[in-house]
Amino acid sequence: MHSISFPYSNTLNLNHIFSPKRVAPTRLTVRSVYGFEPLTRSDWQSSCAILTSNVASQELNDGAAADHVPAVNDHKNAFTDLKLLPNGKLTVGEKNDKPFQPKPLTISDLSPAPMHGSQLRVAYQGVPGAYSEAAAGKAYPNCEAIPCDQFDVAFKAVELWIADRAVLPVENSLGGSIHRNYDLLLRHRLHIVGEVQLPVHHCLLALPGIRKEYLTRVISHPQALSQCEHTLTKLGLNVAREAVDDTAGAAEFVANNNLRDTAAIASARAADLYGLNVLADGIQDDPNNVTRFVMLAREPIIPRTDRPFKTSIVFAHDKGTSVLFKVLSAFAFRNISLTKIESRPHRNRPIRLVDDENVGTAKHFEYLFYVDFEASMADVRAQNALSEVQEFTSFLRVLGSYPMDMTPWNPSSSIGDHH
Ligand SMILES: O=C(O)C(=O)C[C@]1(C(=O)O)C=C[C@@H](O)C=C1
Repeated sequence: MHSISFPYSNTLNLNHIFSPKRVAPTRLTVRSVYGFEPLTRSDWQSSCAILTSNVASQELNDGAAADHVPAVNDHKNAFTDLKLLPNGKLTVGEKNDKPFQPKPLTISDLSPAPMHGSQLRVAYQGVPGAYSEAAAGKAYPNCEAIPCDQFDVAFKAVELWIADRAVLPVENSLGGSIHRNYDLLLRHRLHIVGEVQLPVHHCLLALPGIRKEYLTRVISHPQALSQCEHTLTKLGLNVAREAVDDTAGAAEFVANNNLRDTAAIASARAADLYGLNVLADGIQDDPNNVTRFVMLAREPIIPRTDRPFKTSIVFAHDKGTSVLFKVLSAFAFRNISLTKIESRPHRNRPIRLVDDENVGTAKHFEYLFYVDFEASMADVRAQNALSEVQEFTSFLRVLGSYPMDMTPWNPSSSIGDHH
């Protein structure tokens, strides 16, 4: 499967964020956004908000790990080059423009619950009609959704105050984890402040007058292709399947290029927006197809105990035996349920070599583990569990403690639904 690239007209992209007008573009420097020094035990007794901001400031000052993870630290330059239009769209300023000033925090920045959604600027990846746009609308009703061409542009848009929040997919019930966003959560300093689950109802879209028999190709986001894999085969569409950046972008591409041999998998809203016909409706392999998105902000929220909360952490384990078992038992012994565990390659230390004189050198792969558990950081059980986890880990970071999405399950309420 290969990727088709095509220009987005109204989406934020890296060129918008980092001035393309410089004659010799300065390359961004590499800087660590996370350290490997665990905090002291007493720090873990305080709230998630305090914890996470401690970590952030420690990381900011931690030059020692500077070559660990590439991230943007050229914010000052970016600020002076940016100009924000009133509609929230980004444009590139001239050198002598007034420098872009970050806004001071307001109370709504600290309380990112949906009721504060009015005209919040929310970055998402894709173009209008993408499921991520719908997720942004579900998370923050009445928000101004800002399309971005890549996930890391959405992260940067929030970091640079171009957007107030980002809403990004992390996992799908059929396709599994969206690994890129797990990796980006570590490279950036944003906090998870909420989650939203969106039933995803896919349609097969083509130009008006086109029938299934004419098709030689189906294009969509790789997750959408994998969510519809079996249904496409059942429909007799054993044609080329090609990945593009997002579902609605695929629909726009078919429409803009008048492609008579190509269909897109996208939402019914994308069909309306880009003037395509729905050839088949509900083509996801499971009717209960759902994608989980996280809401990201510059500041964490204050964790509470008066409603169900989830906490997301990431850790790297130290040497020793049964470390993962010990870490996970810290939650089990306190009756804290884990809802998700994900491992990703530890890019800064991908391999551990263990020499054995007689046999040779064993190579172990090193991992970062992402765990979600059902407790608030305001809950003493979670604080104690993390104190214990810290003893077995070389690195631990709380990505966020946030209200669980408790909306009643109703798959047919998806924005992708054609009816
Ligand atoms: O392409 C889109 O419409 C998206 O919003 C992205 C995305 C994803 O990354 O998983 C979101 C929901 C669906 O699972 C399919 C694609």
